[in-house]
Amino acid sequence: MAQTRTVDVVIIGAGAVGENAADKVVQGGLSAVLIEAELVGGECSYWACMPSKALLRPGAALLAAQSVAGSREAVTQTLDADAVLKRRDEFTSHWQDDSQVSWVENAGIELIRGHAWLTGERSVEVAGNDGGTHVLHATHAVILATGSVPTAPPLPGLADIEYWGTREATSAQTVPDRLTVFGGGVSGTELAQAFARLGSSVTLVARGDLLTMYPTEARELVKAGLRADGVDLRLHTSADSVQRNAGGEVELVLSEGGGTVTSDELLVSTGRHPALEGLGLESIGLEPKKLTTDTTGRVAGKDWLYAVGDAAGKVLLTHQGKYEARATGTAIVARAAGTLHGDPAPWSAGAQTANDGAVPNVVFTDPEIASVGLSLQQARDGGRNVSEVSLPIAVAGSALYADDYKGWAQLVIDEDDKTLLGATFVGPDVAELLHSATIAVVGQVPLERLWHAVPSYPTVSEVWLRLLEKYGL
Ligand SMILES: Cc1cc2nc3c(=O)[nH]c(=O)nc-3n(C[C@H](O)[C@H](O)[C@H](O)COP(=O)(O)OP(=O)(O)OC[C@H]3O[C@@H](n4cnc5c(N)ncnc54)[C@H](O)[C@@H]3O)c2cc1C
Ligand SMILES: NC(=O)c1ccc[n+]([C@@H]2O[C@H](COP(=O)([O-])OP(=O)(O)OC[C@H]3O[C@@H](n4cnc5c(N)ncnc54)[C@H](O)[C@@H]3O)[C@@H](O)[C@H]2O)c1
Repeated sequence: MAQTRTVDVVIIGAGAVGENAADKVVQGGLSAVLIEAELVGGECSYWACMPSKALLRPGAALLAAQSVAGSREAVTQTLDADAVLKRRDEFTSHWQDDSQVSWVENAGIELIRGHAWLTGERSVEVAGNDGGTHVLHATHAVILATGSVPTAPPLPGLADIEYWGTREATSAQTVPDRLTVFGGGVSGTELAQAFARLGSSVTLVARGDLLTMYPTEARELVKAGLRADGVDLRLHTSADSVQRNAGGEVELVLSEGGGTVTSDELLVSTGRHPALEGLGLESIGLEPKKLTTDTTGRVAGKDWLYAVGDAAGKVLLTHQGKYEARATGTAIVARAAGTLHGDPAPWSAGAQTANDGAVPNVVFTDPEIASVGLSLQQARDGGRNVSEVSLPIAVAGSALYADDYKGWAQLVIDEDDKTLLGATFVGPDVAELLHSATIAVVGQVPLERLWHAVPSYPTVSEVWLRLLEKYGL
């Protein structure tokens, strides 16, 4: 058995979130050991955000050029799939993590490559990738930043065949002629469009509507975008079984006599759950199920254990996980210094306050959906006295942007204090509008003051003015 080494903070998982947590505690003067079983940088860098956006961006750029008379005539070719895949490979650094390892080392963080698990209170064991064993004792904290894993649907036949998860789709080296996507959430919708634009004939099967968490108007615009790309949308459709036939084709048998969808590849994108299995949580009396964490990420009943990012299961988004990591790191440093007792004040640096009602998110389809804060339904369910104002995006900036610009925007307003609770924008490139709304929501800016935030002419941001006018300002 290796000798026990004592460090201030042990972080299990070196995805974007674990890296940020480690950086924050080291900046605060504590020592940190970061443990990673696969690639430093995690899912987002190699199999999720970066490669999926790299697959989507060329198609959006092409459509942008095709949507303006003058440049439209200059577009004489379709997407060059090989060039798109090559560019995607650059964004994933060819699945090599040297640059991220350099960053970790330069940040003063010790990295151990291997698989880690808890063996008791504050104790972590690591089976090193080099065959060695490490036993660590954490003086101040252990942070679980182990990410999430795909949730397989209970589809008869699935376990017996080879199929794509999002990892295989985002790292694909060829474009299948026919692709079936099973699951109508964010991953399925984005990747269906990416592969359709790369030349696949795509069928998307979803048990409900697409992207059910967004307003109907937003969903309809995205569905129209996918259909324009030739995606065959089979919505409100379940499947009874799946198999690969003698020729290797995937046959997905739809329920209620819906027929069989035959394709070359099947992408299953039916959600993810926190990666907590095999982490030794049982050794400290916890189940490897969703953990309950407070505003600093601290696990209920354990004053030394924290979970952040996908592992915490609050919000499965990179930017929000990194925000959690910054808050958690700040709280750990303050607790170690004896300057924080109990919970930090809301909106102070050690609190994850924005998780409650101020989370921004973008669906990178074409058109995009960019949304922050509470939806109308969430606000009502929370007992808030709310109203909404919405309209198609039709301003000078949008008309200039594309000849047939189609977009939609909505504000959700707290009627008691006349502030913004949420906003949704749909349209080409609206992601870049989102931060203005995030600032308004986080800042709880009164609408009367927002009225004085004058949008530049002629930009798509002018939709803010139209929304406030429609509201009655
Ligand atoms: C297809 C797809 C596209 C996405 N696109 C976006 C997007 O555009 N924007 C966005 O904000 N989010 C996006 N997401 C979500 C985003 O990828 C995740 O929220 C993010 O990766 C979570 O980061 P994390 O550090 O918590 O976990 P991860 O990135 O999963 O990192 C966890 C790390 O821990 C390691 N690990 C796990 N267990 C152990 C162990 N026992 N010992 C040692 N190491 C361990 C893993 O190897 C992994 O590297 C996307 C997700 C998918 C699937
Ligand atoms: N642009 C982005 O920020 C981005 C992109 C992709 C993924 N993500 C994140 O990654 C996470 C995972 O994405 P995802 O698309 O896999 O999950 P998701 O939760 O967004 O969607 C899962 C979909 O699968 C369906 N589903 C679940 N179980 C099913 C079953 N048994 N049979 C049929 N359908 C079933 C659900 O109804 C849902 O439509 C998301 O929570 C999201 O936060 C973010």
